[in-house]
Amino acid sequence: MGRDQWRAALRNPVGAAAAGLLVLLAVLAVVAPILWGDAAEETDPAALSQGSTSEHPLGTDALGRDIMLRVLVATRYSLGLALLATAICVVAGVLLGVLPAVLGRRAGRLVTGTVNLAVAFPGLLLALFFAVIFGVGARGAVLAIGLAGAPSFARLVQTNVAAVSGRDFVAAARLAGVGRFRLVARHLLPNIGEPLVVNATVMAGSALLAFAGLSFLGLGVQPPAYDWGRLLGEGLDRIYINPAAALAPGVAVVVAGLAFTLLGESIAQVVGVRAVRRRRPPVGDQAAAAAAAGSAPETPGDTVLVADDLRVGFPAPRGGWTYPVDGVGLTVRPGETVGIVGESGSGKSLTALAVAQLAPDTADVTAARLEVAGVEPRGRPESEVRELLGTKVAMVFQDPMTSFNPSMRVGTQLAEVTRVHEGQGRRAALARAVDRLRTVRVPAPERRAHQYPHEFSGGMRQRAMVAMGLMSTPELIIADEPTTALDVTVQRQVLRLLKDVQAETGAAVVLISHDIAVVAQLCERVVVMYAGRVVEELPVGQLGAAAHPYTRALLASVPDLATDRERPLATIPGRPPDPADRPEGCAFAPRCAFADDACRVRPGLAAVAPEQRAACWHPRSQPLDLVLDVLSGGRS
Ligand SMILES: Nc1ncnc2c1ncn2[C@@H]1O[C@H](COP(=O)(O)OP(=O)(O)OP(=O)(O)O)[C@@H](O)[C@H]1O
Repeated sequence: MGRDQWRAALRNPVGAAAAGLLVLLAVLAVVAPILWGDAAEETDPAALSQGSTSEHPLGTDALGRDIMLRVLVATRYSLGLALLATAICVVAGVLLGVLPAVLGRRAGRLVTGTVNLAVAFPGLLLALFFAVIFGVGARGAVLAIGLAGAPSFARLVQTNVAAVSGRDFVAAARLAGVGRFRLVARHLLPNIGEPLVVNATVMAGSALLAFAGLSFLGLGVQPPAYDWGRLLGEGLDRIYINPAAALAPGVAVVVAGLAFTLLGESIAQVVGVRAVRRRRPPVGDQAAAAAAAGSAPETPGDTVLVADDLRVGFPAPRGGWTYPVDGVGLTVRPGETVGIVGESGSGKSLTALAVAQLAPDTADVTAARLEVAGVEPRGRPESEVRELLGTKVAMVFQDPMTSFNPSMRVGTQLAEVTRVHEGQGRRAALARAVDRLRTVRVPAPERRAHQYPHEFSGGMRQRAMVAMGLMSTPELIIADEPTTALDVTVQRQVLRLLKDVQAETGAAVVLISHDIAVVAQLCERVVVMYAGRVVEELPVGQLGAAAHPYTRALLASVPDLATDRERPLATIPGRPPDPADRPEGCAFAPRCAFADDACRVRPGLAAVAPEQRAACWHPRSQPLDLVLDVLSGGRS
């Protein structure tokens, strides 16, 4: 939590009152045993079991000891034990919570299942079970309460880790080859700290109450030691004679418990605002259909990427599998810039993630052939793939805000790549980070390297993302919608930068975009995807001779200076099919003006012109009336 958030939590009247109370209790916990420890132990045979008097405002117990002093002195023991139990709960919960992220898939599921089972078990019964196992007394009670709370804390950690794991900066760190333990310590835990702090605070309040309960039942603190729960139990025996003897420790438990809980709630309110802003969405059966349609062409040996019949499937909610990427073939030669275009949901990002070995854990990725930067990743352990691909493939994600770890300085994040892969020292790695920031024309790179991602503008963050890719010497840069979140001017700058970087390093670039005009600005070749398949591929210069009706419709929907402003923009009627509900044959047929019975059979990619292939039974041959100015707008 940042200082501003603490301040905001304390500005809230409830938060301020709770914090004030906790400070008071902390002071009492320190000074009360010193000032009144001995006096609270003094027995007075002349004043046994007295009610309220001027000398003993809350009366005395059966041995004539002053109840008020005992309640004050018990603050230290009561709070100390509750905080100790909370610490045990948090440590055990965090360990159990991050284990699934560190262990393999099966062991991880076992841990998750065990935690879920323990969460379903009533907490009080679990505490009593542990109390019996660890024995009656303060130590047993601390362990019992701490361990009984651990499963729900672990569940919270697991949920938050799962949410953060899906974010781009974790994918970027994984791509950079960051090991599992480092990933957890540097990238996952710091980003789930806020809900953990909130819940630990609330947990402290609950632990205090649980402790009072166990001591009250005689399972907690044993005489001669005493805490509020024990005093409450003793006072309750004489509640009709001296109600204050039971009320005072009871009020102390409630007030302290409330103070912890309300402070936790106030922090949650402040933190919640950010949590909502940061949230991002996720999603998908069908069996293997024809394969040949998307296969990569016979490739010359000199390639940086070859994917043949690449499929990415997810278990479908109604059983079976859905394949959002269904037999894609893709070949990229060294130094080439290839654009992948298609409407949202056509499987562009999943194709890129599968190629970079970053597909979600739940995905089933298969291919007849897959080679990335000379590495055949299939059948190798993940750590080996990371090691091999870490420096050869760079990924520039769509949203530069989520692609950076918000709790790490930009320079440190960039430096991590070379520290992990080349074992460089901190200084040398940071110096390279500054150098790469300069390369991507981030102004004042020395100062900027020490800033956090939120201190960068959107365009600058995207440049820094490109710089991260350049920390090593990548052979392939995959840029997934790198300019979508940017305004047109900055968009152009980033595209130009990618082009410059490509010219300098000779890396091949795969640019993913839903905007065919953006692709035309940067790329030499365009691959058009529709409903998880490649429907056409052609050189940018031949876009005017696009053969597939879908490619032509995409081109027609690009506005240009000659577009009549009085008329609505051209759109493609209908919607792309759901991957789970893809029609037999040509998936575009329901939206195509040229569809006929032939289209009930799935067309394979076939050559329609030199270097141009289209998956269509009725390829168009008439040249398009394109204002290629727009398409070549940025190419100069
Ligand atoms: N983790 C997942 N589980 C199930 N289905 C998924 C998952 N990720 C993506 N999909 C599905 O895969 C399909 C293709 O998604 P993908 O993100 O590759 O599309 P895209 O073409 O990149 O679209 P956009 O331009 O909107 O990012 C979508 O229908 C999506 O619902």
